[in-house]
Amino acid sequence: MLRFFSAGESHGPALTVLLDGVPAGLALVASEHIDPWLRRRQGGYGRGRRMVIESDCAQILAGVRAGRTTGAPISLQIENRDWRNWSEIMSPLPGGEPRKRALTEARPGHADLTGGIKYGHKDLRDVLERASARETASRVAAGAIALRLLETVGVQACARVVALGGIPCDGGMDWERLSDLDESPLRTFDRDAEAAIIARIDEAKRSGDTLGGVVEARFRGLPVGLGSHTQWDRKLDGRLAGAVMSIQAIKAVEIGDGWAAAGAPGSQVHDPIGYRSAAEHPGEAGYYRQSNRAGGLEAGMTTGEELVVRAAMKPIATLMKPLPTVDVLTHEAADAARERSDTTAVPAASIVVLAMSALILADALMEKFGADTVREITERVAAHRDFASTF
Ligand SMILES: Cc1cc2nc3c(=O)[nH]c(=O)nc-3n(C[C@H](O)[C@H](O)[C@H](O)COP(=O)(O)O)c2cc1C
Ligand SMILES: C=C(O[C@@H]1CC(C(=O)O)=C[C@@H](OP(=O)(O)O)[C@H]1O)C(=O)O
Repeated sequence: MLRFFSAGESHGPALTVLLDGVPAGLALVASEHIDPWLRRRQGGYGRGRRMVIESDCAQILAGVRAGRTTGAPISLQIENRDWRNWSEIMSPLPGGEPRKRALTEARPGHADLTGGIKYGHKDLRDVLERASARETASRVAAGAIALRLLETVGVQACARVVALGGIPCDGGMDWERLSDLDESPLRTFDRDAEAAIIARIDEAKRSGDTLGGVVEARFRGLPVGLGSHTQWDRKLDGRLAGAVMSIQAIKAVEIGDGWAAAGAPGSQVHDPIGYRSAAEHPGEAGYYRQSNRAGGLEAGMTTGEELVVRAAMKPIATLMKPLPTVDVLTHEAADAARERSDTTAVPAASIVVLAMSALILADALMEKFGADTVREITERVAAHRDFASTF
């Protein structure tokens, strides 16, 4: 079982990540396999000035020696460079009253008010510091290790934006052009839509507003039968949806045709099944779906087709033209607090959705093929691919 935990405040000294259950023998070098994903998460047009301060990289503190995992828990640390500007405000030592940078005008759409009532904090900073999506750097670091494990059994992954600020930018999937996504300021294949979206982001920023969008995580090469139909909590669609919905500002998750399938007849939704014989299709033998409207999952199990997870991100909660709220000290009407903030973070969210999906998939991989070493897992996956293709 793959287990992931993290700790760390947005403006504290660092984020701490624990990932338990990674098999031994996985080649893992932080600068090669983790940091590029952290860089991608920092990118995207419309992010705020915090991303100029940070330059995220993971320091491996445990679980890896000489470039390979040992099978022991992996511990990582990601420094918050901004902490230098906050060390007094974020100090764990007693004192510091009256508090500097206390936040009492709860922002609608953020964790401030509900978290304040729940945990009894009148300085809502005690809530927002952990609610902040700074935490998603931890998810991406852990997810990068999951991606590395998936990659060793022949799984490829892609994270992209398919709509932003109400403007579609799907542009079609193209596995041959993955590197183009890193070149695009919006992580989209649809370069034609970019100018209109950038203009919309600029306009939102000018008017003190924010934007959301739709992102997609996609995996190809997954073995058939990860997850299980036999118990509700083993179904992979549910596990993926839960993990993706847990990401800050994600408000809906869709597998395959999802919402559109609800309005179409069954004949136009379900994917006809075909079979390629080894004689006619050497190297490609086995069952396949003639379309993939199910997005790679049936009954909570991978079908072997591409897994397609889409997620809707709401607009950023902190508005520079603030919404009405109430000050929790005075109960008087107030403008919501204005914190340094992103105008949009949809491209970054695509990386987080990919990371969370990868963690769930790697867990499901371990469940089916679980072993102490990567060598055993790759052997078992290869044997299962043979079995599935001749079944
Ligand atoms: C990558 C990323 C960056 C974000 N940046 C901000 C931000 O700068 N300002 C903000 O108010 N919310 C931001 N959010 C969203 C809030 O963290 C989120 O809305 C808040 O924690 C409340 O959770 P909820 O929206 O899931 O209800 C960001 C989310 C993500 C995924
Ligand atoms: C720090 C990150 O995102 C932050 C997420 C966030 C929020 O409220 O969620 C608010 C902003 O924090 P700050 O006020 O420090 O600029 C974002 O920058 C990050 O993604 O690494």
